[in-house]
Amino acid sequence: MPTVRFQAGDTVMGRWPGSNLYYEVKVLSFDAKTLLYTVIYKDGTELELRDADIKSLAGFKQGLARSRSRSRSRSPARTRRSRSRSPARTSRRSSSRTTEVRKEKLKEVLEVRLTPVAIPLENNSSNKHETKEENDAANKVNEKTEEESENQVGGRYNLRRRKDQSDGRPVELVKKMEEILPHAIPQETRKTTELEFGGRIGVVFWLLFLPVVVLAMLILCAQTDASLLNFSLSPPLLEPLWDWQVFGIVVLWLLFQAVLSLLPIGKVVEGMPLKNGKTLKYRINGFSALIISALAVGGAVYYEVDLSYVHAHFLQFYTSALLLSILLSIYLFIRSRCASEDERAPAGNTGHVVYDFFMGRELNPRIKSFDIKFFCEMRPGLIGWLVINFAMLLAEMKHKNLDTPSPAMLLVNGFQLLWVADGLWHEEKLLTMMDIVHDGFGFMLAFGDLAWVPFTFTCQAYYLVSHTSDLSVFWIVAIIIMNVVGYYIFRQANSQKFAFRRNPSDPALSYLKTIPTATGKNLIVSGLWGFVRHPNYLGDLIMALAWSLSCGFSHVIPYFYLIYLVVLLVHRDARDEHQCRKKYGSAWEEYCKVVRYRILPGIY
Ligand SMILES: NC(=O)C1=CN([C@@H]2O[C@H](COP(=O)(O)OP(=O)(O)OC[C@H]3O[C@@H](n4cnc5c(N)ncnc54)[C@H](OP(=O)(O)O)[C@@H]3O)[C@@H](O)[C@H]2O)C=CC1
Ligand SMILES: CC(C)=CCC[C@@H](C)[C@H]1CC=C2C3=C(CC[C@@]21C)[C@@]1(C)CC[C@H](O)C(C)(C)[C@@H]1CC3
Repeated sequence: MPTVRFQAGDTVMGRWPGSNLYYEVKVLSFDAKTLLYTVIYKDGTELELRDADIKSLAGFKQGLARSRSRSRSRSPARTRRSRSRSPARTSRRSSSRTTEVRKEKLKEVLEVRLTPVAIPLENNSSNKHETKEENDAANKVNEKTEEESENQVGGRYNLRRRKDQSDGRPVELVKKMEEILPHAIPQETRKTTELEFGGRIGVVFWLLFLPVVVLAMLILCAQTDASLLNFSLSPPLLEPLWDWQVFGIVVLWLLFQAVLSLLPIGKVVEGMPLKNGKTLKYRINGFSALIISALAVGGAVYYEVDLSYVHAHFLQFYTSALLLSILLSIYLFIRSRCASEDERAPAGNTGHVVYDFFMGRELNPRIKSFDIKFFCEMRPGLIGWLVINFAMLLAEMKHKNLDTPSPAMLLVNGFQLLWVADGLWHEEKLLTMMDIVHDGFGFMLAFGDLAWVPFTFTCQAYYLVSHTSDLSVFWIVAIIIMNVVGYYIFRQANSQKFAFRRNPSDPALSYLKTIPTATGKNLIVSGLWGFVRHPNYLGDLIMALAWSLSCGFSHVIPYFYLIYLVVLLVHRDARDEHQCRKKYGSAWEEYCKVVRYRILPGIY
């Protein structure tokens, strides 16, 4: 006769299937045949658990206290050893696992992420968890149960439907799963209801407004008096909007970059798991493409190709890029009709043609191994931006009869070269960003990558060709310091988060304080991520300010990029906060309480 340790109505701690996380649950019944307890979580999810996966509240507290005291006396070397043993803690990318193993892993991740909205572990609910020791203690609790969890195989747990539902699925669970891993839910259960960018009317506005804004900005920038009051569409400016030769150059540039991206140099890495559990492979050779492009441009200058041609035909370059981005978007929209459910982006499949055209229906459109979105995001526009900057530098010298470029032009070129080179050096990290993982590839990104980036991000260099910015040595030094500080914050924050997400137990990151979340992931609450909730955005904005300040205060045009970035990052932050609140629930609230400001300390 089995011992029944718990009675119906008892509140106990139940382990969440597939994880080492324990939540407060209520015992509903015990089945003497299967030896399973039916328990209910706070959000109403019912599960059947083994006796070994249930602890009494008192026993759990004692175990926690014991593991805390053990963790204090444990040597760091031992901690490191035991941490690295856990398969869940090894880097996903660094390991060379087979697809089967990866699928298993994904299944496991899904299970862990299906965590209900529950009061997290006791050590998680108090403010004390902000200390490293507490955090370590939580790790020890998890370590203690690792062997047990290794013994758990499928069939031990049984997800049962709630009695009041007829579709056979626990509603809360499906809802939660949708929020955490939207790709994991079959399409018919998930309809995109939240329209972004002002919905169907909004995207019509953006479709027309964005191309016109760039055109207006370029026209304004070319005028000697670039003040808004002086804006005029005089014939000489609008006359040459199209040039076939320029169009040919833009097409050649795209082909050149495409060839570089296909060169068998650089490592091949796997992207994030897709809806179907598979991963796509990406060749990472962006930095090499930058070097080869620089050599090609250097060679062209050496053979006396006049790069100031780019400045003289800047409007035509823009219209060519605009046309190509429109053609690309149409191609993407048409081909997405053949894309399977698995290959579609949630946000761009609403059924509204214009909205879906703008947002993008297909997630990772590919021609064989050539990933069009990844290519467009990182290559032609970004590297093109640097080439345009350099062409503007030469144009400035030519137009102003200078032997050397102005200090302002040098600063702008240098700063932006650093930013782009940094992005290409860390190209692999883009694979985890929402643009690649979540957003479809439609007009917004196609236009953004091919037209917006190269023709608005270059506004400072373009402006400086026909305007002067006299900078004192003091200003130059101050601006350089500002850019260095911004870059440090931007890089540190991004690298720290990336490294932490890849391997949370990395000893090099053990100084970080974290908040555990119900999904099994932790949130960093110290260092830069404890300063504001988006330190990487802050760093980016400080750099953007340094770039604008290099052009003085005479006109608003050099501040165009800064204004864009503020709008984009504030919107992106709101989008991200919304997602994180849904994903992490009370842990995110906790994080927001500890780290009060989003981007600008004391202000926002
Ligand atoms: N110049 C430009 O045009 C643009 C530049 N950028 C730059 O790109 C970079 C990346 O930006 P973006 O992808 O938007 O956002 P982030 O790199 O900031 O990623 C946000 C995600 O980070 C995770 N996260 C948030 N807080 C924490 C925390 N405390 N601890 C651990 N993880 C946390 C969450 O994901 P999870 O928990 O699921 O891992 C969250 O969804 C930024 O530097 C930005 O400035 C971005 C857009 C445009
Ligand atoms: C108005 C409009 C059409 C906006 C489109 C926005 C896109 C241009 C940007 C959205 C996020 C971007 C990022 C980069 C380039 C611009 C876009 C695509 C980025 C790849 C540049 C290189 C950086 O190092 C980065 C990787 C941080 C960055 C990521 C976001």
